[in-house]
Amino acid sequence: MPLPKAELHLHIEGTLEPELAFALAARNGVELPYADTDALRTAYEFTDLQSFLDLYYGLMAVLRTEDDFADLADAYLARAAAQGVRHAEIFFDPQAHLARGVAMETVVAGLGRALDRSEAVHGVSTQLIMCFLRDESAASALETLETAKPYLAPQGPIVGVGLDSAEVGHPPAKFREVYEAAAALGLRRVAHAGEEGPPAYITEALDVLGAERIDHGLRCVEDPELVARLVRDRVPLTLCPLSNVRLRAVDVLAEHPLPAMLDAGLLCTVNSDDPAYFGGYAGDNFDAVRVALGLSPERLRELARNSFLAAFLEHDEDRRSRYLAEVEAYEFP
Ligand code: HPA
Ligand SMILES: [Zn+2]
Repeated sequence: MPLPKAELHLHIEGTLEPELAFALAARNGVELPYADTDALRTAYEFTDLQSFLDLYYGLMAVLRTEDDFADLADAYLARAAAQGVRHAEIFFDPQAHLARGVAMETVVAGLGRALDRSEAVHGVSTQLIMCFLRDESAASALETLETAKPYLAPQGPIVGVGLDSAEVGHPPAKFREVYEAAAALGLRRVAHAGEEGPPAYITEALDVLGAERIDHGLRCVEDPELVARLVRDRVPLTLCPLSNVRLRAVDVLAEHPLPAMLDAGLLCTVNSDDPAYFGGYAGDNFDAVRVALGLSPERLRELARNSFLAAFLEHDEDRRSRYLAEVEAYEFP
């Protein structure tokens, strides 16, 4: 039995496995510029975030109908459950679909269908977080929030907003207004920061956007004052170790700063980001850091505990307590 954990940094579009991409392409009459799944996999030679994003946005062309989004989410939830994920807070990129003529209703209804039955079918509780593309305009983000209004919690599945895509040159402050509007609507706030961008972007995400968790946040280690603040305020970081290797944020996994970050007292979590592209789901990321960094069972338990402490479960503290009890009771093989 795998260690129970929450997944807090997962882009649903990044769970599109080559086999499903080809199946959906056939179903929708979409031509892919790859001969087969092997040819597609060999294209996964990323040199940085942008080279990944180019392929990732291109492959989304196969996602067209409500069924496509339901099948995508269902496949992810099955894989996540098999790796011990008990709770998932799932990102999606509405602008990437709206720009292709796919309606918000199609995306959210499809994802929502899979999420609604996830607990019964997979034993995984879920929430949805809508990310704004930071290389698009602030006006576009505001328009997207407006379009999403019928789908926001409590009547809909969207509980929060996030910020993703090309980081450098798009500092968080660009999105001050839309984050203020999101807060006024009662939405939770997270933001990618400090993946490729400088530590100052992390500070700005906290100060200007009111981010409650930082996605990645890896480069905080370059700023001791920022680390002290993140420790003091218990700001969760959603780290994605296999992603960091594939996008060259770190050279090799054995040099990942995760152990030092835990030693410093940071509230680190381990997540998969875009598992179909980066070589593994949540449990694979845990296994990879255990092997490469020699993490002890108690360190792994700390990471699992952190994932539930950092989850947006304030509306259901009984559930959080049950999950935390599962972590404490877990017996490592
Ligand atoms: O790791 C990421 N960083 C920024 N944007 C993204 N969109 C999907 N994955 C990522
Ligand atoms: Zn991400």
